[in-house]
Amino acid sequence: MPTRRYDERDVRVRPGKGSRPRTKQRPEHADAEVALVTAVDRGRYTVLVDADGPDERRAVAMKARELGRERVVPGDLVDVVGDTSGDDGSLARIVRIGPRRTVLRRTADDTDPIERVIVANADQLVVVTALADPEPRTRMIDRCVAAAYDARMDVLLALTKADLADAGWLVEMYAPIGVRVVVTRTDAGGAAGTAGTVHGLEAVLDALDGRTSVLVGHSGVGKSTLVNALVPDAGRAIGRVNDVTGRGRHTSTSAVALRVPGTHAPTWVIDTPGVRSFGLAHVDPQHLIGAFADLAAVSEECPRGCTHATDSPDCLLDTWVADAPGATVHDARAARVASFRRLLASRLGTPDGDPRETGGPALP
Ligand SMILES: Nc1nc2c(ncn2[C@@H]2O[C@H](COP(=O)(O)OP(=O)(O)OP(=O)(O)O)[C@@H](O)[C@H]2O)c(=O)[nH]1
Ligand SMILES: [Zn+2]
Repeated sequence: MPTRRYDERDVRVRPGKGSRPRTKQRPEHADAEVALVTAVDRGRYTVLVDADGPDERRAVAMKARELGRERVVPGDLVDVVGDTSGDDGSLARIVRIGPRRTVLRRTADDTDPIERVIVANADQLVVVTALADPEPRTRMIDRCVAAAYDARMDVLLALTKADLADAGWLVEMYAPIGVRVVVTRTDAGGAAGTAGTVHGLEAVLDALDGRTSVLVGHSGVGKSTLVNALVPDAGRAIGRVNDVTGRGRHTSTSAVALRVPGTHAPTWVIDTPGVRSFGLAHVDPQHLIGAFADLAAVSEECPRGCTHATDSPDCLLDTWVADAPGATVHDARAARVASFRRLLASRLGTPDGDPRETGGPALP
């Protein structure tokens, strides 16, 4: 994993809404309970009150008027009041959004000025990619890595369908930038989406254990197969949400948090059916290099305004590679700089990729 350097932008992001001056409502809500938001659908929030605690219960909540237009997203820890029993027909009220450790944002495309928070408090972005059928798209993976690193999240590359093609070249491509890779395959001829037939699941569980991970992936890559294997009752958990909202699974495009059983510490995956790629308009190239501690240190003495891109004059990243002691270090440094510049290019819109991947569908 790259050692991340935190800068003033993290400071702005991390305290989230909790850093605002407390309002006068606070004493009124002294009895509030903390709940984890697991799903959001048309103004109704599914929350888990006392999540992972002895009194855990699922409840439905609405946003209190005092929160105004502030978005509440899956992964948020919120304060709820009112009827938090979770009984049929009960409705709680969300009165506060807790401080957010991380914020995964997305813009609809690279020119979209509106950025939306899609998930809060996740530690890791899991990019699910098939090794074949459909072919891997490294540009899409790069965009996900850029979005995750900007959010100060780790990246796990989950390569599926290893029965169809080799994973080696992708492991080589992503290892230099601190991306952990796991490889899975189902039994040839196994029934589609059948839980328990996924090989390599232990490594996936190990990488998820104790963390909150957001899963993204294009249609057909085997994401549902993976989620169903990790969370055997995923369908039921999602069904519960829809009983409440009356909305069918196929039309649901918002993220859903699911608890993963069989791990050592509380483990969550947040599935994002509607998010297949990331617009990166909100990603600041100078912030992106902060995810690469070694490169960030080298670049501190770069000429003013240096973008550190491939063609930047006198960029010290080039000097660092050229001055490497010996061929092995040289190659390692060159690979790392090249990988960073690839991510940077995905942000700067360097036209070397598939235009269909610049954005993805608009969020609801
Ligand atoms: N050969 C092979 N096929 C797989 C593997 N994993 C999943 N599949 C198949 O790939 C197809 C797509 O899998 P899904 O899990 O539905 O993919 P998804 O990413 O959820 O796709 P959407 O449902 O369209 O979002 C199904 O026919 C699966 O049976 C694998 O490891 N090897
Ligand atoms: Zn530079």
